[in-house]
Amino acid sequence: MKINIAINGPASSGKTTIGKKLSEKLEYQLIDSSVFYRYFAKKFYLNNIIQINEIYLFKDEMLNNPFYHLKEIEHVNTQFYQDLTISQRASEIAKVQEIRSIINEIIQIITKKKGFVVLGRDATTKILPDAKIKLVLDAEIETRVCRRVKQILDVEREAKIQQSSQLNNLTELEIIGKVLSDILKRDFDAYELILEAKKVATIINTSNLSIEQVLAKILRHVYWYNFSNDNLLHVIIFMIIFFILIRSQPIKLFGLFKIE
Ligand SMILES: Nc1ncnc2c1ncn2[C@@H]1O[C@H](COP(=O)(O)OP(=O)(O)O)[C@@H](O)[C@H]1O
Ligand SMILES: Nc1ccn([C@H]2C[C@H](O)[C@@H](COP(=O)(O)OP(=O)(O)O)O2)c(=O)n1
Repeated sequence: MKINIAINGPASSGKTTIGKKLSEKLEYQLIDSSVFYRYFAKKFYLNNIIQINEIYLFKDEMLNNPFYHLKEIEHVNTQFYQDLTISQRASEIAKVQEIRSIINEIIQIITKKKGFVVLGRDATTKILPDAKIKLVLDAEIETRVCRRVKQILDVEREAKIQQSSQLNNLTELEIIGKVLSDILKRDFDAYELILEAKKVATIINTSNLSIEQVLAKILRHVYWYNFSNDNLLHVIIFMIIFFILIRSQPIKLFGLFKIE
């Protein structure tokens, strides 16, 4: 039986990486709520004004054809992932409660059918408080900074080969400084949401775990949930029959003990 899985966590704790692998393994659909914020920042933030009416129209359209729009949103995000202006606008948009509610409602409606992995700062608390599995991925700030720096340097190495480098004159130390201040700012913005999430979800500290180990841990949660859920009825029926039998006639079990 398919369920929904909600994953929170601070920046660079591994949500996107683990979310992708988990959804592929379980053949679930992945929804990352942050892509909505960036998409809205790209499409509905014109001349420094958030086009709220357009957002409502988009919501109706999206609910008519959710999977088409999810693909479009992901496509736009892949194009503008590195765009700093879009990121800044996304974090402004994320402060508007009305927009947060719209995004949460869209995701809640789409995920009613189950079989989704949902990522985001309020995935376990506001978006899917009833998800059968709720997780917070966490890691110390040093670990998260190292991961993000490594990620940027890997992308940069690739870009240099294609001569499209964006960080031409930055030293490694400057990159570390930028990443650290970005992560501190994100931690500050998400502080309350992550704190709330930690109260309702299972926390997995990924600092000393590889990506494969984190994935294996989560899969154990999912298999155990499915096992206990699928077999609970069988165990109850077995116990009832067992007690009826031992009450109605004396039986000897494997010669180990006798009940009369
Ligand atoms: N457990 C882990 N061990 C090592 N590196 C990791 C781990 N989890 C994620 N990463 C790496 O950290 C970086 C940031 O992960 P990402 O999934 O983008 O985080 P988030 O979505 O939470 O911001 C990526 O380069 C990813 O490969
Ligand atoms: N559930 C969510 C998801 C994203 N956001 C905001 C936070 C960021 O400004 C943008 C972009 O998300 P991004 O994945 O880059 O942010 P974090 O990894 O959560 O720091 O969206 C949010 O406020 N709530």
